Amino acid sequence: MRLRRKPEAKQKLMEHPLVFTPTEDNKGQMQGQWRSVFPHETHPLHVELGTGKGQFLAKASTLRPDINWIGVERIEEPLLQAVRKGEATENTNLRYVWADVENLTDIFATGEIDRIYLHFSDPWPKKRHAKRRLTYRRFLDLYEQVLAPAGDLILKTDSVSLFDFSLEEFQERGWEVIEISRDLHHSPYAAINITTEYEDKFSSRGMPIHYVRVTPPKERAVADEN
Ligand SMILES: C[S@@+](CC[C@H](N)C(=O)[O-])C[C@H]1O[C@@H](n2cnc3c(N)ncnc32)[C@H](O)[C@@H]1O
Repeated sequence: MRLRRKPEAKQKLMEHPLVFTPTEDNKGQMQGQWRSVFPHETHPLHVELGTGKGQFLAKASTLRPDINWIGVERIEEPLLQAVRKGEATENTNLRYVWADVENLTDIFATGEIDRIYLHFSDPWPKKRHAKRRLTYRRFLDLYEQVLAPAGDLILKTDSVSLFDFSLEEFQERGWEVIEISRDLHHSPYAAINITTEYEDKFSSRGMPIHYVRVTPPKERAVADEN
Protein backbone atom coordinates (compact mmCIF):
# COMPACT_ATOMS: atom_id res chain seq x y z
CA MET A 1 0.00 0.00 0.00
CA ARG A 2 1.37 3.43 -0.92
CA LEU A 3 1.88 5.71 2.05
CA ARG A 4 0.44 9.19 1.58
CA ARG A 5 2.29 11.02 4.33
CA LYS A 6 3.58 13.93 2.33
CA PRO A 7 0.28 15.62 1.41
CA GLU A 8 -0.77 15.37 5.05
CA ALA A 9 2.46 17.01 6.27
CA LYS A 10 2.04 19.75 3.64
CA GLN A 11 -1.48 20.54 4.77
CA LYS A 12 -0.47 20.67 8.44
CA LEU A 13 2.44 23.00 7.71
CA MET A 14 0.35 25.32 5.53
CA GLU A 15 -2.18 25.73 8.36
CA HIS A 16 0.24 25.88 11.30
CA PRO A 17 0.37 29.22 13.15
CA LEU A 18 4.13 28.90 13.85
CA VAL A 19 4.99 28.33 10.17
CA PHE A 20 5.32 30.86 7.37
CA THR A 21 5.20 29.38 3.87
CA PRO A 22 6.32 31.79 1.15
CA THR A 23 4.27 31.60 -2.06
CA GLU A 24 3.99 33.71 -5.22
CA ASP A 25 1.03 35.52 -3.61
CA ASN A 26 2.77 36.52 -0.37
CA LYS A 27 6.27 37.07 -1.84
CA GLY A 28 8.18 39.68 0.16
CA GLN A 29 5.36 40.02 2.72
CA MET A 30 7.55 39.17 5.73
CA GLN A 31 10.67 41.07 4.66
CA GLY A 32 11.55 43.49 7.45
CA GLN A 33 8.54 42.34 9.50
CA TRP A 34 9.95 39.40 11.42
CA ARG A 35 10.59 41.15 14.71
CA SER A 36 6.96 42.23 14.92
CA VAL A 37 5.73 38.61 15.08
CA PHE A 38 7.49 38.10 18.42
CA PRO A 39 6.40 39.49 21.82
CA HIS A 40 9.87 41.06 22.30
CA GLU A 41 10.53 42.99 19.10
CA THR A 42 13.89 44.35 20.25
CA HIS A 43 15.47 40.94 20.79
CA PRO A 44 18.08 39.85 18.25
CA LEU A 45 16.95 37.56 15.42
CA HIS A 46 18.84 34.26 14.99
CA VAL A 47 18.05 32.00 12.01
CA GLU A 48 18.99 28.34 11.54
CA LEU A 49 19.15 27.29 7.89
CA GLY A 50 18.35 23.60 7.29
CA THR A 51 16.72 23.05 10.66
CA GLY A 52 15.93 19.36 10.08
CA LYS A 53 14.02 17.83 12.98
CA GLY A 54 14.48 20.91 15.12
CA GLN A 55 16.22 19.79 18.32
CA PHE A 56 18.56 22.81 18.31
CA LEU A 57 15.76 25.37 17.98
CA ALA A 58 13.58 23.78 20.66
CA LYS A 59 16.50 23.81 23.12
CA ALA A 60 17.91 27.19 22.07
CA SER A 61 14.57 28.98 22.35
CA THR A 62 14.22 27.64 25.90
CA LEU A 63 17.79 28.37 27.02
CA ARG A 64 17.91 31.79 25.33
CA PRO A 65 14.54 33.55 25.76
CA ASP A 66 16.40 36.82 25.06
CA ILE A 67 16.68 35.86 21.38
CA ASN A 68 14.00 35.45 18.68
CA TRP A 69 14.56 32.21 16.76
CA ILE A 70 13.56 31.14 13.26
CA GLY A 71 14.19 27.81 11.52
CA VAL A 72 14.22 27.49 7.74
CA GLU A 73 13.72 24.03 6.24
CA ARG A 74 12.66 22.94 2.76
CA ILE A 75 11.52 19.36 3.40
CA GLU A 76 8.05 18.92 4.88
CA GLU A 77 8.49 15.89 7.10
CA PRO A 78 11.51 16.92 9.19
CA LEU A 79 10.03 20.41 9.41
CA LEU A 80 6.77 19.05 10.78
CA GLN A 81 8.75 17.18 13.44
CA ALA A 82 10.66 20.38 14.24
CA VAL A 83 7.43 22.36 14.55
CA ARG A 84 5.93 19.76 16.91
CA LYS A 85 9.04 19.95 19.11
CA GLY A 86 8.89 23.73 19.10
CA GLU A 87 5.17 23.75 19.84
CA ALA A 88 5.71 21.46 22.84
CA THR A 89 8.05 24.05 24.41
CA GLU A 90 5.26 26.67 24.35
CA ASN A 91 8.01 29.22 23.75
CA THR A 92 6.81 32.41 22.10
CA ASN A 93 10.23 33.30 20.65
CA LEU A 94 10.14 30.63 17.95
CA ARG A 95 8.93 30.46 14.33
CA TYR A 96 9.56 28.33 11.27
CA VAL A 97 9.75 29.03 7.56
CA TRP A 98 9.03 26.30 5.03
CA ALA A 99 11.30 27.36 2.22
CA ASP A 100 14.50 26.78 0.30
CA VAL A 101 17.53 28.80 1.38
CA GLU A 102 17.76 29.83 -2.30
CA ASN A 103 14.85 32.19 -1.57
CA LEU A 104 16.31 33.75 1.57
CA THR A 105 16.38 37.31 0.22
CA ASP A 106 12.64 37.12 -0.60
CA ILE A 107 11.92 36.19 3.02
CA PHE A 108 14.23 38.51 4.97
CA ALA A 109 15.09 42.16 4.36
CA THR A 110 18.62 43.49 4.01
CA GLY A 111 20.34 43.45 7.41
CA GLU A 112 17.34 41.86 9.20
CA ILE A 113 19.16 38.84 10.73
CA ASP A 114 21.69 39.06 13.56
CA ARG A 115 23.05 35.52 13.33
CA ILE A 116 22.80 32.64 10.85
CA TYR A 117 23.45 29.02 11.86
CA LEU A 118 24.41 26.30 9.38
CA HIS A 119 24.29 23.02 11.26
CA PHE A 120 25.44 19.84 9.56
CA SER A 121 24.46 21.08 6.12
CA ASP A 122 24.41 18.42 3.41
CA PRO A 123 28.08 18.03 2.37
CA TRP A 124 27.41 17.28 -1.33
CA PRO A 125 30.76 15.45 -1.59
CA LYS A 126 30.87 15.22 -5.41
CA LYS A 127 32.80 18.09 -6.97
CA ARG A 128 30.13 18.64 -9.62
CA HIS A 129 27.65 19.35 -6.80
CA ALA A 130 29.83 21.97 -5.09
CA LYS A 131 27.43 24.77 -6.03
CA ARG A 132 24.71 23.11 -3.96
CA ARG A 133 26.73 23.34 -0.73
CA LEU A 134 25.18 25.98 1.54
CA THR A 135 28.59 27.65 1.92
CA TYR A 136 29.13 28.02 -1.82
CA ARG A 137 30.01 31.66 -2.57
CA ARG A 138 26.60 32.42 -4.12
CA PHE A 139 24.92 31.44 -0.83
CA LEU A 140 27.46 33.47 1.16
CA ASP A 141 26.43 36.52 -0.85
CA LEU A 142 22.77 35.90 0.06
CA TYR A 143 23.71 35.60 3.74
CA GLU A 144 25.72 38.79 3.52
CA GLN A 145 22.65 40.64 2.27
CA VAL A 146 20.30 39.54 5.05
CA LEU A 147 22.82 39.80 7.90
CA ALA A 148 23.02 42.95 10.00
CA PRO A 149 26.32 44.87 9.69
CA ALA A 150 27.45 43.45 13.07
CA GLY A 151 25.94 40.03 12.29
CA ASP A 152 27.75 36.72 12.11
CA LEU A 153 27.41 33.12 10.94
CA ILE A 154 28.13 29.91 12.81
CA LEU A 155 28.89 26.69 10.98
CA LYS A 156 29.11 23.25 12.58
CA THR A 157 29.80 20.04 10.69
CA ASP A 158 31.26 16.56 11.01
CA SER A 159 32.47 16.76 7.39
CA VAL A 160 36.14 17.73 7.04
CA SER A 161 35.72 18.26 3.31
CA LEU A 162 32.71 20.58 3.75
CA PHE A 163 34.56 22.44 6.51
CA ASP A 164 37.70 22.95 4.40
CA PHE A 165 35.61 23.96 1.39
CA SER A 166 33.66 26.43 3.55
CA LEU A 167 36.85 28.04 4.90
CA GLU A 168 38.04 28.53 1.31
CA GLU A 169 34.71 30.05 0.30
CA PHE A 170 34.68 32.38 3.34
CA GLN A 171 38.17 33.55 2.42
CA GLU A 172 37.23 33.96 -1.25
CA ARG A 173 34.30 36.22 -0.34
CA GLY A 174 36.24 38.20 2.30
CA TRP A 175 34.58 36.79 5.44
CA GLU A 176 36.63 36.95 8.64
CA VAL A 177 37.15 33.94 10.93
CA ILE A 178 36.48 34.98 14.55
CA GLU A 179 36.43 31.58 16.30
CA ILE A 180 37.45 28.17 15.00
CA SER A 181 37.85 24.64 16.36
CA ARG A 182 38.25 21.27 14.70
CA ASP A 183 37.07 19.62 17.92
CA LEU A 184 34.28 21.80 19.29
CA HIS A 185 33.31 19.52 22.15
CA HIS A 186 36.85 19.72 23.57
CA SER A 187 37.27 23.43 22.98
CA PRO A 188 36.50 26.56 25.03
CA TYR A 189 33.39 27.04 22.86
CA ALA A 190 31.83 23.81 24.18
CA ALA A 191 30.47 25.48 27.33
CA ILE A 192 27.71 27.37 25.50
CA ASN A 193 27.22 24.90 22.67
CA ILE A 194 23.67 23.60 22.01
CA THR A 195 23.68 20.32 20.11
CA THR A 196 21.59 19.30 17.11
CA GLU A 197 20.27 15.83 16.21
CA TYR A 198 23.10 15.21 13.72
CA GLU A 199 25.69 16.52 16.17
CA ASP A 200 24.57 14.04 18.86
CA LYS A 201 24.65 11.23 16.32
CA PHE A 202 28.15 11.97 15.05
CA SER A 203 29.73 12.82 18.39
CA SER A 204 28.33 9.62 19.94
CA ARG A 205 30.38 7.80 17.28
CA GLY A 206 33.50 9.68 18.47
CA MET A 207 33.65 11.99 15.46
CA PRO A 208 35.03 15.50 16.15
CA ILE A 209 32.69 18.39 15.42
CA HIS A 210 34.15 21.21 13.33
CA TYR A 211 33.08 24.72 14.27
CA VAL A 212 33.68 28.19 12.90
CA ARG A 213 32.17 31.63 13.56
CA VAL A 214 32.67 34.16 10.79
CA THR A 215 31.64 37.73 10.02
CA PRO A 216 30.84 39.09 6.57
CA PRO A 217 33.22 41.56 4.90
CA LYS A 218 32.97 45.18 6.02
CA GLU A 219 32.61 46.23 2.38
CA ARG A 220 29.68 44.54 0.66
CA ALA A 221 30.81 41.92 -1.88
CA VAL A 222 29.60 42.05 -5.48
CA ALA A 223 27.88 38.84 -6.53
CA ASP A 224 30.08 38.15 -9.55
CA GLU A 225 29.97 34.38 -9.90
CA ASN A 226 27.30 31.72 -9.95
C1 LIG B 1 21.86 16.84 7.34
S1 LIG B 1 20.42 17.65 7.83
C2 LIG B 1 20.88 18.48 9.35
C3 LIG B 1 19.68 18.85 10.18
C4 LIG B 1 19.95 19.63 11.46
N1 LIG B 1 20.48 20.95 11.15
C5 LIG B 1 20.89 18.90 12.39
O1 LIG B 1 22.04 19.35 12.55
O2 LIG B 1 20.47 17.91 12.98
C6 LIG B 1 20.38 19.03 6.68
C7 LIG B 1 19.00 19.65 6.57
O3 LIG B 1 19.11 20.80 5.75
C8 LIG B 1 17.98 20.85 4.90
N2 LIG B 1 18.37 21.61 3.69
C9 LIG B 1 19.35 21.29 2.82
N3 LIG B 1 19.42 22.20 1.83
C10 LIG B 1 18.45 23.11 2.09
C11 LIG B 1 18.02 24.28 1.42
N4 LIG B 1 18.59 24.69 0.27
N5 LIG B 1 17.00 24.99 1.96
C12 LIG B 1 16.40 24.58 3.12
N6 LIG B 1 16.77 23.47 3.79
C13 LIG B 1 17.78 22.75 3.29
C14 LIG B 1 17.69 19.40 4.59
O4 LIG B 1 16.36 19.21 4.12
C15 LIG B 1 17.96 18.74 5.94
O5 LIG B 1 16.80 18.71 6.74
